[in-house]
Amino acid sequence: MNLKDQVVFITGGASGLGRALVERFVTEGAKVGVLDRCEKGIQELESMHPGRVIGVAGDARLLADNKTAVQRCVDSFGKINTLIPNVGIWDYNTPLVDIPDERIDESFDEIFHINVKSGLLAVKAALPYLVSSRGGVIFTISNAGFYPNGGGPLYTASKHALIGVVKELAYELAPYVRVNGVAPGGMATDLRGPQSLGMGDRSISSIPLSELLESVLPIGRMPDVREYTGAYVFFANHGDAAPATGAVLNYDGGMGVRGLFSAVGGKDLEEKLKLQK
Ligand SMILES: NC(=O)c1ccc[n+]([C@@H]2O[C@H](COP(=O)([O-])OP(=O)(O)OC[C@H]3O[C@@H](n4cnc5c(N)ncnc54)[C@H](O)[C@@H]3O)[C@@H](O)[C@H]2O)c1
Repeated sequence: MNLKDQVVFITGGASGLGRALVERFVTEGAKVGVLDRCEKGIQELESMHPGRVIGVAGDARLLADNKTAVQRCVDSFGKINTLIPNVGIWDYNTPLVDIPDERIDESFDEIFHINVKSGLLAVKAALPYLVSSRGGVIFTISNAGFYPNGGGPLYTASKHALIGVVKELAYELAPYVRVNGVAPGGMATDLRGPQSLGMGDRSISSIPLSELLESVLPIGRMPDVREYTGAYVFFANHGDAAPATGAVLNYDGGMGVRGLFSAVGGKDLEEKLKLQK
């Protein structure tokens, strides 16, 4: 229980990574506020963790909804130590050439609104409380914040933009608030696509992601969503992570260290070291 007496506020906490983060922070002893557009998910979380999780069903794209949810969290738990802007949608790797002319404005705006602007709005809403608590912000980024082909140009640009947001806010909010990011890789969640490209009901769970990642990741498998949560606990722990601000942790199974000819360089290590039984 590293985070006893801490309060964490998470956007997109009703599903996928956000939901795993809610569960993990509760296990770590924290109290958790959530903003998510899924009312059913919010109700489930509140009834599973009475007095430990409270939420507001609302749209992370609106400053007013961010403010309402932040206020509910502070009214219930008295403060916010860590903010995690986590909502996001994916573009299903749609290349520029395949985005119809009449959809490009709308799809760019939709992805940037949800993936980038909502993060700024969450910080704006929580800022007085974060400064008061000398707290921190942890953005959910993606391998697409560093490398191509984890999305199309809209998603990749939005996640690169978030890295800029981390750096700028780490500067602007210093010395009171630390601002960092975690860049997870692929995981089996319910990640949706843009409505403007007709992908609002498409879920990443419809893709055989686990099989696809097995051969391309140096760690040799797709991590379970819960395995990503430890990085957030690290950054939220103001004792252990006190020097960290403006940092983004690559937490993607090793995408940046894949070899040219095979993803994994050490397959025969046990044999060479005579470690096999
Ligand atoms: N799934 C992956 O492979 C993967 C990989 C790298 C990064 N990510 C990032 O992880 C984050 C979480 O995504 P996930 O994979 O857990 O997806 P998810 O769809 O399972 O969870 C996202 C949550 O955000 C909520 N949400 C979306 N738009 C919202 C809005 N406008 N207002 C309020 N709530 C909204 C959804 O209701 C949902 O509960 C995203 O930022 C995503 O880009 C995902």
